Amino acid sequence: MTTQFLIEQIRKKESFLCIGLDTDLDKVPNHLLKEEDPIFAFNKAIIDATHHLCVAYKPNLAFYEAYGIKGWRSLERTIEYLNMHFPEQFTIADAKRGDIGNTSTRYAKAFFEDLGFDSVTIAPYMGKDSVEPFLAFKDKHTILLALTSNKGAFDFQTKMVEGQELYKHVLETSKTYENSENLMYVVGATKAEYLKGIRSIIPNSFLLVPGVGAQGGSLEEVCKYGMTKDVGLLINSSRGIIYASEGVDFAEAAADKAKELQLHMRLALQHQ
Ligand SMILES: O=C(O)c1cc(=O)[nH]c(=O)n1[C@@H]1O[C@H](COP(=O)(O)O)[C@@H](O)[C@H]1O
Repeated sequence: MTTQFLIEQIRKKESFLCIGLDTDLDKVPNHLLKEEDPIFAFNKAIIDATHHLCVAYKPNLAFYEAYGIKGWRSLERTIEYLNMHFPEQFTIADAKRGDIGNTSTRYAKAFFEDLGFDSVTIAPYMGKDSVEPFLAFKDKHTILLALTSNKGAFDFQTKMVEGQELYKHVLETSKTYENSENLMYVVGATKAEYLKGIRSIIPNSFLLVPGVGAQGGSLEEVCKYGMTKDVGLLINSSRGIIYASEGVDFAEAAADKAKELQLHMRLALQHQ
C-alpha cells in the first residue's frame, strides 16, 4: 500500500485507529473455544465489527507463535481474510525483527511476500544492513522502534551517546538509509512529551503509536504534539478494544470502544 492511499483512507474514515490483534486463548470468550480455529474466529468477528472505524490492523506475532503451527495458520488465515475482504486496511506484522543482511531479507520475504503484510516492525539495534533489506520492497513499510512505550525504554533508548539520546541517533541515522521513504517509526503514547523533539527530526514520517488504553497513554497529547499536515499517526489499541467484553457480545463491545477512539480522532482531524 502506498502512503498516499493510507492518508486517503484516514481522511475518508476520519480515523487513524489501528486495532491490535493480540489474540490470547485465555481471554477469548468461552463459546469460541469450540470452533476449529478459535483465534481466527475471534479475529474475524472483531474485524467484521470494527473495519469501518479503523484504518489498520496489527497482529502481534507473539500471540500466534505461542501456539506453534496452529497459531501460524491462524495468522495466515487472518491476513488472507484482511487482504481478500478489506484490502483498504493497512496491515502491520508486529514481529520486531532485524538481523544480519541475508537473514533480514528472508524475514522481509516472509512478511511482505509470503504473508502479504503491508509493513513489519523492526528493531534498529543491528543497524543499516539489518534494516535496508526490508526497505528494498516497494510500497511496503518498515516500522522502526524509536522510543517505545515500556519502562525499559529508559535502559538504552534515552541514554546520551555523543551528546544526544540514542533514540535520536536512530531517527537521524535511519534517514540516511537507502529507500528511507519506506520508514515509519514506533513512538509510545506514554512518551507523548518527547513528540515535539521527535517531529523536529522526522517532521513528516508516519508514527505507529501504541500505549493508549491499557498502558495509560493520552490520545489527546499524542495528537497535539505528533500530528502532521498529512496526519502522520496510526494510534494502536489492542487489549482496550478486543477484550472490552468477555461475553458473547465481545465484538459489539469492541466496536463501541473503537468508536469512542474514532470520535476523538474525528475531533482532532477537524481541529487540525
Ligand atoms: O511495536 C509495537 O507495536 C509496540 C511498541 C511499543 O513501544 N509498545 C507496545 O506496546 N507495542 C505493542 O503494541 C501493543 C499494545 O497493546 P495494548 O497495550 O494492549 O494496547 C502490543 O502488541 C505491544 O507489543
